[in-house]
Amino acid sequence: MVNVGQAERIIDISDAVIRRGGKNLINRVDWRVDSDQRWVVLGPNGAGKTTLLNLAAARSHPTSGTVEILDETVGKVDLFELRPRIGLSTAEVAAALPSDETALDVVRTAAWSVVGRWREDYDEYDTERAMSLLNWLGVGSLADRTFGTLSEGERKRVLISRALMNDPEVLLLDEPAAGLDLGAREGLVATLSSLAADPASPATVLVTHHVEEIPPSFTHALILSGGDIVASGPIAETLTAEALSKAFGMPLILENRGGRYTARAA
Ligand SMILES: Nc1ncnc2c1ncn2[C@@H]1O[C@H](COP(=O)(O)OP(=O)(O)OP(=O)(O)O)[C@@H](O)[C@H]1O
Repeated sequence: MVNVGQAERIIDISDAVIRRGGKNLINRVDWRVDSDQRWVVLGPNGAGKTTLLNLAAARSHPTSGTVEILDETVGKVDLFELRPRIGLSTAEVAAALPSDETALDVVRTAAWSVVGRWREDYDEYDTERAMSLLNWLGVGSLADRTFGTLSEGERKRVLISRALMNDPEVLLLDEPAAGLDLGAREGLVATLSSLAADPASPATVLVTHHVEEIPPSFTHALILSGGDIVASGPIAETLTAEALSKAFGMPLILENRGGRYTARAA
């Protein structure tokens, strides 16, 4: 890791609780993400990963505690000004996209922070940027295809292109490899790894259930279970068999070969 002393604070969550239906979905969470960090958030179903990501994306407010994103305090800032600075790819974003919109428009509409094209005028810069992102993610040839006709893996790459369209200061990806076959997953892990390794890339948070999906250049891990943080910090010290076993409630063996992790029952 470089420039630790100069790192800029991107996400600063203090003592945050989100309470719904009498249950704490996340419980007194402290989490800080700096500009040069790439985090993986791991945990079993229902651990609170998506709830935490939505909090970091300024899509929800904490019941108690404070959330600062890009030096703005959620609750005190105009969220419509803050959200375009955050690149977000989630199942919720995907579900809100019109299936008859082209892949190119799915990406371009992010420039206006809108879903669905409606008489916006795109300048050439928007079109060129959207095309170069689609090409970089390996789906440039699908630019004119409608979103609804794309395969799951193709859609995931278009969504990441969309999340990057505004040159965001933080990139939040919720299960980007879910539903992908082995080849598509490996391709996406390689793409995310080179994105994460580029010092010009934004701070990145990737939510997953599977350690196999962690790109090798990721620097930090946060492990959640039942809304509580089990472990959080630099990945080499944090992502251990012990922490993972605790989070998933079963003894696990964790291996790391060449920066790629695998896990199985002990
Ligand atoms: N509005 C709500 N009211 C009550 N419970 C909720 C609400 N939203 C989410 N939950 C619950 O909060 C818990 C955490 O949900 P969340 O989606 O954050 O988990 P997750 O770690 O992303 O899970 P998964 O891996 O299954 O996607 C779950 O038990 C879920 O049922």
